[in-house]
Amino acid sequence: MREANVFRKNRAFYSGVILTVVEGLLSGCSYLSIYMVLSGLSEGSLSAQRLGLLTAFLAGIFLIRLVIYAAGYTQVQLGGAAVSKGLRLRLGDKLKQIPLSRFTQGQVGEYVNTMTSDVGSYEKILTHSSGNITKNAVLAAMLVGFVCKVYLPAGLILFLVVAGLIPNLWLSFRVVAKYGVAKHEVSAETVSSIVEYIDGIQTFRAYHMGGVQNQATTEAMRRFSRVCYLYEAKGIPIGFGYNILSWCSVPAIMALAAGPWAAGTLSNVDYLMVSMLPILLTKLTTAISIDLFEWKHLMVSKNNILQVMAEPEERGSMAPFHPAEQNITFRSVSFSYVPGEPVLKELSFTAPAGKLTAIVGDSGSGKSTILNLIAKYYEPQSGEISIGGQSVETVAAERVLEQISMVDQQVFLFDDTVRENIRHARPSATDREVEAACRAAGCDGFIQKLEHGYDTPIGENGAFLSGGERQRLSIARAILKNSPILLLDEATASLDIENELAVKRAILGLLSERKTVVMIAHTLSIVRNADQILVVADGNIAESGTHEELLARGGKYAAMWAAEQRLSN
Ligand SMILES: Nc1ncnc2c1ncn2[C@@H]1O[C@H](COP(=O)(O)OP(=O)(O)OP(=O)(O)O)[C@@H](O)[C@H]1O
Repeated sequence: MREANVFRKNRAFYSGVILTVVEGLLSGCSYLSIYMVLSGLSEGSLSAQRLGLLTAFLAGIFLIRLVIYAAGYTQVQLGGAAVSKGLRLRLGDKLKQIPLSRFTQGQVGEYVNTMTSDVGSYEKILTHSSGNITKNAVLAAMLVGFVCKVYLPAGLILFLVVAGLIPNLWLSFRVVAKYGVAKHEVSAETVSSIVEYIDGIQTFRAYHMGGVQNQATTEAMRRFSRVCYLYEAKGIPIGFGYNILSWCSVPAIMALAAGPWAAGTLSNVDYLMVSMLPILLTKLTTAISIDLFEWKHLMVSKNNILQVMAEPEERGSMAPFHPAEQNITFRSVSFSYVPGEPVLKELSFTAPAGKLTAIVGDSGSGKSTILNLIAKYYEPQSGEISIGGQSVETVAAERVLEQISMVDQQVFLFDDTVRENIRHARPSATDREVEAACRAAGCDGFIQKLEHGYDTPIGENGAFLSGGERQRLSIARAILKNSPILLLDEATASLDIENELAVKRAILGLLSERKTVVMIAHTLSIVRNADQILVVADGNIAESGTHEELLARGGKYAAMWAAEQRLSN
């Protein structure tokens, strides 16, 4: 993605900067009129009428500046906010294209940091620093030019003060390069740690690991405060040193200009001006150096945004993908999340179209991984996955997912009403269709009992609902989406008996639709009637067949079945 596209400024922003510069120029005119008043007073040529005119001019300039300042400030704020909104939307789109395998705990912190803090910092450059730097630079140039005209040696000293900004900034930028980048990295770690802390707040509380006892979060914050301290401690002396040197220009010019003043070649007013204006210039250059220091730091944020934008995207064609048949085939598929730790090893099977294939196996044997690969959440390292005989390797994940409804253990619900949460599955669905899907999923009953029925907000990630209710809502979504392939992770183990039965009933309703279903079963009773049962062990298919065939075989499945029967009796 080209930088120009991502950071493109808008007209509001540019007009705001121009207005800020105009306001700066006008403030220079105020000093000019004061100079004229002082000259008139000193030469005795100032009439009451001229004084009135100059005062009116000063007041007029002040009012115009006020209006221009307000307009410029508003425009810059609006322009900057629009640019950062665009940036966040672009980043949001980009995140959708990044392979899921990139979303590790640490990386999530980086992304959160970029979407919030980096974009916020970049917005700050636009809304605060850019206008101020331009305005102060223009004012400083006017001021040096004016002093040069009045008394050239003083002007040259002021020119040196401005030139002193170069080594000052060079040193400051070195600090930013070293500590600013480190600050960003530690900040991302801190965000990750805080996200983890908030996500796991229940567990932390249960094990009394909150507050300072949470080592990881506390350590991350300690590192962050240390790097912030170093950043300021190394940066401040540079600015402070420059400040002292630039302030030295004031007595130096006073001493230098004293000679020509005593000789009568420099008027009283000119002496006053060349002695006072350096004070103003020093303030301007200090402001410029602080803003540029910030600017450079905020460029670190800009680089981080560009880095996210440059991340490799998922491969695959966005051309429509409508295989005639919906059978799913794995051919010698190998996959590992972590290099060198294979989860699936040359695994092969076919889930026939319109049939129910159940996957069973020990915890951690790779069942969910199989579903994740079908949905293209991850790409296999070798082998081929095909749907209807067509390899999905060259098809975009979005296109593959159009063919799939997925009900997995981690139900994600938006902070919205029940109705809108279901409708996400098919945005064009009518209210009636949403409600029909909920009836089929067995959740109509509890929804009707909510305060506003289908229009009840369910809180962040459905926090106001029970585990079983959340599961049934996700089944309703799958019913509404009505895709030809259904991937199902039966997760009833953690539910109470009533919810478990309700979810199982909803699942059986889904299965009756005779789609191509691949279902992970944690309880074997639910898959007795599956057309095919795959037993996954050690990254491969250890056994496959119908319930009866596998029992007759007397292998792993038969042992699992016997164990479950013992438990339920
Ligand atoms: N995102 C991940 N990063 C690294 N390793 C992972 C990741 N997800 C799963 N694993 C590992 O891959 C292996 C298979 O995990 P998977 O979730 O597929 O097992 P499963 O059979 O579905 O387990 P369960 O029945 O407990 O849900 C496990 O060893 C697990 O620790």
